[in-house]
Amino acid sequence: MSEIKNATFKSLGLSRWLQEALQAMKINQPTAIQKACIPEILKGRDCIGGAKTGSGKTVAFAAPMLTKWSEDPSGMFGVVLTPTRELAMQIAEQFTALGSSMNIRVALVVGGESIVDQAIQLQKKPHFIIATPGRLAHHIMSSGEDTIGGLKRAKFLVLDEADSLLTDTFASDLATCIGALPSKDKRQTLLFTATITDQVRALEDAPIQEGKPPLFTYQVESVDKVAIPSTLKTEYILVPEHVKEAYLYQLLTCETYKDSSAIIFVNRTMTAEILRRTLYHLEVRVASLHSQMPQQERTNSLHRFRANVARVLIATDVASRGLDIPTVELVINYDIPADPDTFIHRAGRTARAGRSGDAISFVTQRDVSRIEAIEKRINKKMTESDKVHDTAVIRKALTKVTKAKRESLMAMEKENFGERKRVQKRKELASKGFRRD
Ligand SMILES: Nc1ncnc2c1ncn2[C@@H]1O[C@H](COP(=O)(O)OP(=O)(O)OP(=O)(O)O)[C@@H](O)[C@H]1O
Repeated sequence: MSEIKNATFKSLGLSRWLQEALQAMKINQPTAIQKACIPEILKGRDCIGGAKTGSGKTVAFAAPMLTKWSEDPSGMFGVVLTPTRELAMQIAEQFTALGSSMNIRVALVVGGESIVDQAIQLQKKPHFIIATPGRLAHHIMSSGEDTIGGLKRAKFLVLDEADSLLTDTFASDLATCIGALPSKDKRQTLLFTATITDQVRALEDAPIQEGKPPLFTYQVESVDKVAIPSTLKTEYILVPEHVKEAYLYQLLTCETYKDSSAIIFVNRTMTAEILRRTLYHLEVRVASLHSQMPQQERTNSLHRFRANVARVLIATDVASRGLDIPTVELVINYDIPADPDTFIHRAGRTARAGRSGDAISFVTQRDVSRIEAIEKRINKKMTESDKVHDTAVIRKALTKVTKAKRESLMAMEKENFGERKRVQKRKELASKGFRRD
């Protein structure tokens, strides 16, 4: 037991070159999930790893894979699937950085980017493919598994954010991707997530493969029952629905948070766009990230936010999982998510790797039951924030904020914002037999 407690990356069995690469990234002592999973993955076991947001799950799967790969660094070795494009980009960057001294070849295969460029990358026989399932499935279907980087020789499949990948949304693409890989007994499968769901747990019951060591499961959460990092402060503010924007402006400009890097989560792309424009009029340095933006704009927004050119990012749940931006001090749930697990992922964009951070939720009358469900899930009560409470101050901000919002709405109407989505929706309804009227 104390052996594990005092473990180092060396004693866990990582290659020397990788120990050095980690050290160069200021990653010196393994975290709990890394201590638990790295040796087991090196032994050849499949693994389900559950640990809180920001606890180092990426290194927990990347490091043992890279160690094994470096023993014979030729051809296709591993595929990492993840639900969002930005997260795939981040993981690809990490693999590239860790493996640079070994001339690693990493192909990034995500939606919204050039299919031709990706096909060229894949023909160059990458060692690792980091992908979103939809785009990888597209390449498999259009070129056949042999032409795409020798997938049949892969030794590892990783499902990062496994609970999300195992939902119906990804079922068919995931099946196509997995179908192009070696069978379960001929590859190692690693699943990682901060929120283990029944669908993930169900995989524990799979029969043991002959000639293969049994599945290893590790879940940190079960140790202390609280599903969020201990350094994360969770608060709420009771907000009347019609003045939410004014409260948001007050919170972002209050003494405590006026210089903080913050992510604001909303439930709809329309809300994201209104808030981005409104805050921009109010001279807050703001960027946004949602699925209705072209990929180039999504990438630019994230770059601006990472570089602190924008200090506030307004996002839908495309940004709720995995994104690792250490400077984020504040997460605001402007809208409360319906699924408590989504709250865990959103809030986990702050208080990462032992840092502290605040998650503040805007609660309207309609949200009370959602908040109760979240508190039950995280096993922790939220406290009321004292940052925005003076109604006179809110009233003063209201005139300014209302004017900025009105200008934003007018501009959006002029630009026909959301028209593409409306047309899409109409087509969808028409295909289901609904008539326009
Ligand atoms: N052993 C370590 N010591 C210090 N920092 C670490 C260590 N391992 C990873 N980190 C850093 O911690 C941060 C969070 O790691 P990572 O993104 O892998 O978290 P995660 O568990 O995947 O979170 P999420 O559930 O939100 O995806 C990263 O910046 C990473 O570089």
